[in-house]
Amino acid sequence: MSALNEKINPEAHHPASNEALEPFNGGEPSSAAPLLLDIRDVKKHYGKFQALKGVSLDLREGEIISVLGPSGCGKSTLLQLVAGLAKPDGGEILLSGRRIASASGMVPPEKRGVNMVFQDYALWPHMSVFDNIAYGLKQKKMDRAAIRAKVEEALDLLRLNGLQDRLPPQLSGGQQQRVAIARAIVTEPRLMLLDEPLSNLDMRLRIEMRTEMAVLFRRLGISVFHVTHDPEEAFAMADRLLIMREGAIDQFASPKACFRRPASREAASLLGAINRLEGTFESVPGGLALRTDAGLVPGIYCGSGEAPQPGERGELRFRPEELKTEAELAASSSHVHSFASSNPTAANAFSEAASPHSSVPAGTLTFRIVYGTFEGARWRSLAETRAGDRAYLLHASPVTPGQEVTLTLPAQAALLYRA
Ligand SMILES: Nc1ncnc2c1ncn2[C@@H]1O[C@H](COP(=O)(O)OP(=O)(O)OP(=O)(O)O)[C@@H](O)[C@H]1O
Repeated sequence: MSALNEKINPEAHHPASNEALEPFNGGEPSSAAPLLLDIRDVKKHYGKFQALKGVSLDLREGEIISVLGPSGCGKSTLLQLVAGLAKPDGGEILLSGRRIASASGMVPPEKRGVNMVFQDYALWPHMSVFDNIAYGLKQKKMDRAAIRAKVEEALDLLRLNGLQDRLPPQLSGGQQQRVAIARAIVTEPRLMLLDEPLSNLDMRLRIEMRTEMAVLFRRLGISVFHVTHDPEEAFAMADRLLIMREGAIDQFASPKACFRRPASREAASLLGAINRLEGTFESVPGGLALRTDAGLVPGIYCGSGEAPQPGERGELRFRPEELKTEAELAASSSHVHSFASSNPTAANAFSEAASPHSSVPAGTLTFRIVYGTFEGARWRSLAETRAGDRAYLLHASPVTPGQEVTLTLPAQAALLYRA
């Protein structure tokens, strides 16, 4: 049995086959797994511009870390430093304890045991699917029979059987993406780097492929460092999320922790809390609230440092999906919002988050509808407060412009920050 096959045979390593699909220690990093990648205070300048301002993180064997952040925050730069495509000008990068990059030296990319899947797949257009996948094995001077066996196994694993003689331009985007993954896993790298691997696919394929990749990597026990700008892709894949902003780490924690308590206003907005209302902090029984134009909203302080004092200016961030009518609240005893119910990570995050805050009452917010659109299963509106601050809302029933709506926001979904 080959190494790849041995890894995916659940009975070989796992008493129950579905254990092989379990996330890395249920979404929390396991300090028991050996350290694979150790990035220490890494800095990178392009001319005078500092793209990375001292980034430190660790990745353990078998772990999937997704790097998430807005365009230009330094995600690809970080990946390129790990791949060996660029050199840091400060700090160091260690792989399995061996220094592979620092300002004073670099191990060349092909000697790192790291493979990368690029956004545009970077397949050789003149080579067949078989030869594309076999390329890395030929470089390793493996004998022909062993190469054939390994490539056939990878074709099987990635559901590419029958396509081995085609050239990449004769494949769909999804098939090309699978060839790129097959080519990357066939040499059994110590670490797999993925740079926006799904961004060229349409929405349906993206949803399918992110789940397929997560299942495949976990079954094979492959360690993955994955860059994306799509939070849903990161949630679907990651054991831990690394949220970056302006060349630095904003938050590094499990997807649940990041979703539940984004560490900054920017992280909140990146993770779907697109609505923003300013106000003044007040104390309420059991916690802290923000007095906004739309109403008094008890919530959770998610920023850094001590909780703000009453009278300080603050900002509320919330997801449109989390607002409920009285009737919806009554119908849902757990008060878990609709986005969470369609997203297991979010559902777990909120059911866990609900208990410590259940004594804090939900806030009530009043808006006037400006414009409403039908979205199939629900209606979305642009609405404003009396003072004209705008927010996006979701509704189970139709709304009309000019209509006043009063909605409640559970305290655990009201994310509070200093202004
Ligand atoms: N070769 C380069 N020369 C000069 N500036 C660069 C170079 N490569 C990247 N940058 C700048 O460094 C910053 C970080 O770039 P990087 O590509 O790492 O961002 P990113 O988070 O991956 O963005 P995106 O999601 O748009 O790909 C950006 O401001 C970018 O313009």
